[in-house]
Amino acid sequence: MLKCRDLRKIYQKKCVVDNLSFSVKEGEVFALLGSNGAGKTTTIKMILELIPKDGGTVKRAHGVQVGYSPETPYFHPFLTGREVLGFYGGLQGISKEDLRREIPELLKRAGLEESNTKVKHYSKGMLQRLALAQALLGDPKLLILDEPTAGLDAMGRLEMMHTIQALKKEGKTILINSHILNDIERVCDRGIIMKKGRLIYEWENGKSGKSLEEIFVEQIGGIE
Ligand SMILES: Nc1ncnc2c1ncn2[C@@H]1O[C@H](COP(=O)(O)OP(=O)(O)OP(=O)(O)O)[C@@H](O)[C@H]1O
Repeated sequence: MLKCRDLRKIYQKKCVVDNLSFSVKEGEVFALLGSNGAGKTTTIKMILELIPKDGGTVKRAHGVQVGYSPETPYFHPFLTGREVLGFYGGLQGISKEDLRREIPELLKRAGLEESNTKVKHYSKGMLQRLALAQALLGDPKLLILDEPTAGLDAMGRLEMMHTIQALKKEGKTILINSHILNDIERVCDRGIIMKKGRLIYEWENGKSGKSLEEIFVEQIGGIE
């Protein structure tokens, strides 16, 4: 579904993503792991072509659309969730007719269907759920979720994890970047641990007898 080969990014002469290669198979939930500054968000931005690469290739399966939920979602504060989805759907070129069908479904899935509240009054949980709904516009096969549980309380995180599990069951392929190893272990099939831009460990859920946290600490050498 997604193949990254020898990805490289240099910022101010510093190599922040260094010859990074990994593949995500169809139907998988795949994790990008690593300490702060390891290069995860930069990798995601290169996959999405939001920033230029300094080397390497990104290949997506033919015709596959991508939905993206950013690390810190920002929407126009004076719009309601419904209006935000209408705006982004329009930017994507989705027809008005399709949006009339899609938006209520997405709002329902995000638990925001009753809400005429403007985004400026949204809680963090509501914002993250709206960001996911936005990523699902147009029913993309591949989802890239950058820290989808950032700032959420325990219930919010649980709900987000259930949603991700449901999306996997529906056949979505999901690339997820998160620091919350328990969450990752709950929903992800495989992943990679990055350190200083490099791949240092390929993780497969349940393969070794160790928890992801144990593996992470072993590999990273404690939280940096
Ligand atoms: N626009 C930029 N200009 C210069 N340096 C940058 C830029 N964006 C990121 N970096 C640097 O690149 C490195 C990797 O950053 P990145 O945001 O990809 O890490 P991350 O693994 O996503 O971290 P976090 O978990 O904290 O979000 C860091 O050292 C960061 O300071």
